[in-house]
Amino acid sequence: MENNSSKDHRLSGRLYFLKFETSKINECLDFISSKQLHCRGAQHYGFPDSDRNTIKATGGGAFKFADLFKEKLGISLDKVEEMGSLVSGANFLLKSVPSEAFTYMNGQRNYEQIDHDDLYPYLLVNIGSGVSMIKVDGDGRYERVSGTSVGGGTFWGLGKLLTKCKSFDDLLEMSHQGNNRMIDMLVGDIYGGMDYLKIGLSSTAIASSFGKAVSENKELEEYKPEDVARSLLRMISNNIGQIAYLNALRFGLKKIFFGGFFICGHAYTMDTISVAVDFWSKGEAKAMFLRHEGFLGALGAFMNYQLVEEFPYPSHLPGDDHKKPDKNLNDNGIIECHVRVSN
Ligand SMILES: Nc1ncnc2c1ncn2[C@@H]1O[C@H](COP(=O)(O)OP(=O)(O)OP(=O)(O)O)[C@@H](O)[C@H]1O
Ligand SMILES: CC(C)(CO)[C@@H](O)C(=O)NCCC(=O)O
Repeated sequence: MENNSSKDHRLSGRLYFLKFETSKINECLDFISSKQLHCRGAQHYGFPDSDRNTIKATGGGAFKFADLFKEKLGISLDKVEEMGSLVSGANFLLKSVPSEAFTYMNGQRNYEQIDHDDLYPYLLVNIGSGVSMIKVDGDGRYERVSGTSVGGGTFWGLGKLLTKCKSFDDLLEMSHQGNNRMIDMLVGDIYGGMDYLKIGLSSTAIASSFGKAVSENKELEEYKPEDVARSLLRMISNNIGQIAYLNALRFGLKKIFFGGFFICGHAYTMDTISVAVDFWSKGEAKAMFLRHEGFLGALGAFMNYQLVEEFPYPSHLPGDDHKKPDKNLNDNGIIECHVRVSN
């Protein structure tokens, strides 16, 4: 965080977010080292000596890479619990960052005005490698109510094996070009082109993901990788949307916020999740997405410093038309921020 603060540890500046794949951890360490990021912050603001060589970190990486950080950069990772960090990060974004949450339907983002008095309870669905579903009742009040191992890692892992793609972005791009009907079995394939309206299924609904591969007697190479990628993305997004909705129903939650890097602003992923929630809830619940979806844990760990106040910009800006993000925010993940830190 850049600083233009006075002595009482009032920090103003920008939060910048960067991501590195786990396999590129050394690139991450080199980056921190080249920018001397580990030498800023606590050192300058009169923090106790014990805090000077410590940074907050969360998730599995805070455990897995603790020794590496110590060895390469000489800093200790102060581990902040993962679910609590996700919740603090989400609460911060929802309460303090204007135009953070949006619904996605028919290719369009509609930014939501979040009413602070009516935020809780909500379901937070974090789609990383695996998926955690957390019922949030307030600041620091939450329970992880469900999860599924069929998540972003499943999409990336199966996609890599089935399409031989080299990067996650290639896989996503492929899914964008593909047609899932080439490999998914639709209701119409089973019912001779007819809808099955008595149970609410149109002929174009997926009856069985990847089901066509059973009867077609084709080898994997005979399917277009784009179509495989599309079916895979739809299968996983649909499944997560459905489990999320069932958990929302279980606890009577009307709002479901989706975060985690799996989404990474990808239109088709958000569309599929939105349609799944809409379909299963018969329009009762809505899927909402977050502009800083992949950084909830990091933000929450940052909040774990003794921040006594945070107020990026007023949430209710006059003239905000709820369709566009606020002009003070740009889409590369920077948040303008003022915080007061106590030590
Ligand atoms: N450029 C990318 N490279 C690799 N994966 C990406 C990329 N962009 C998005 N993803 C998706 O993000 C997922 C990882 O998300 P994230 O970093 O939020 O989770 P994680 O912290 O590794 O997992 P967990 O929350 O289960 O601990 C990958 O499995 C993949 O589906
Ligand atoms: C194990 C974690 C919490 C690590 O972030 C995540 O990958 C996850 O929620 N996986 C799903 C595990 C399950 O609930 O089946």
